[in-house]
Amino acid sequence: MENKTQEEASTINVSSLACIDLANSNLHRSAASLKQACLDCGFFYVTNHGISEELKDEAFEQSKKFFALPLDEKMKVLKNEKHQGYSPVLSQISDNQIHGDYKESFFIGIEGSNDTPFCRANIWPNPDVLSGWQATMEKYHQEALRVCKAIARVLALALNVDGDYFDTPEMLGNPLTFMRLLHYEGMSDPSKGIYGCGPHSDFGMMTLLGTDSVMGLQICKDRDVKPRKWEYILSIKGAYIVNIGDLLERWSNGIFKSTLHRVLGNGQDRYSVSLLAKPIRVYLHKFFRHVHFSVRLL
Ligand SMILES: O=C(O)CCC(=O)C(=O)O
Ligand SMILES: [Fe+2]
Repeated sequence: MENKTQEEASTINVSSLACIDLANSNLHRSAASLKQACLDCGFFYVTNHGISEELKDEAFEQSKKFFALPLDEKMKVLKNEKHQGYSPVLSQISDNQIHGDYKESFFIGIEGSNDTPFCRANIWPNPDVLSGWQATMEKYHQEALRVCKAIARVLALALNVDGDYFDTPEMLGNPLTFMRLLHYEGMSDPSKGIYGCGPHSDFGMMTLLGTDSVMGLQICKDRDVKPRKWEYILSIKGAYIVNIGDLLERWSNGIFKSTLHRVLGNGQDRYSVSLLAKPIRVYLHKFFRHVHFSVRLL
């Protein structure tokens, strides 16, 4: 649990992040900005990603419709042992937290056979209750993954490896993905350990995050400085927020940052949709052989 300091109570700090334009033809300039963002905090915006506002709005509308259903209807799609499906408020708790998160979520994984770790048929709400829901989410998932792969091409250049390095089936060609619809509610109080989402870093390679305009997401650039200094990340219309996960931090020998972040509820409902992408297995040695040396020279 963290102590609320005077500073935290009275100041709203907003982080200014780099913005990577995915339509920029000067890939090397984009790679240089991305590299700087990854060295600094591992959070950045992407624009010109090709996901239409209509599709994003549709995914958010469908997500709101799901969370607005009566609890007994949502409990019909309660998460399975692979965590696909619905998780109610307070059911998720990060390390070192006393209370669960004041959020409910719906997790859509990658479709696959039951014997593949993490992969099995997804759970979907009843189409008679929410028509078109599955089709919207599948379309959004596909588009969000396409954007992650486009970012990975710039990331490869930032790491001094071939641009298509992450395209192979063992990297992001045939990835594991974790798409989560999130709904936050209530008022957080960090001094009491009450959060929309407790402090954590993401475990994957990268996370593509779409949020509504309600403030809530904060990052802490240096987890070792006490008291911790938190900065809000604002949502920008037309842009997605992207953050680097623990896997990439490990791969880069700690040089690229997987930064601690959390969500504070301010009493308003807040919705977001995230897609975390990672290779199915971790090819640490293979990666190190190519990348370790060039990253150390940064
Ligand atoms: O909803 C947000 O703004 C952040 C969500 C998040 O950090 C996560 O899903 O890992
Ligand atoms: Fe996260």
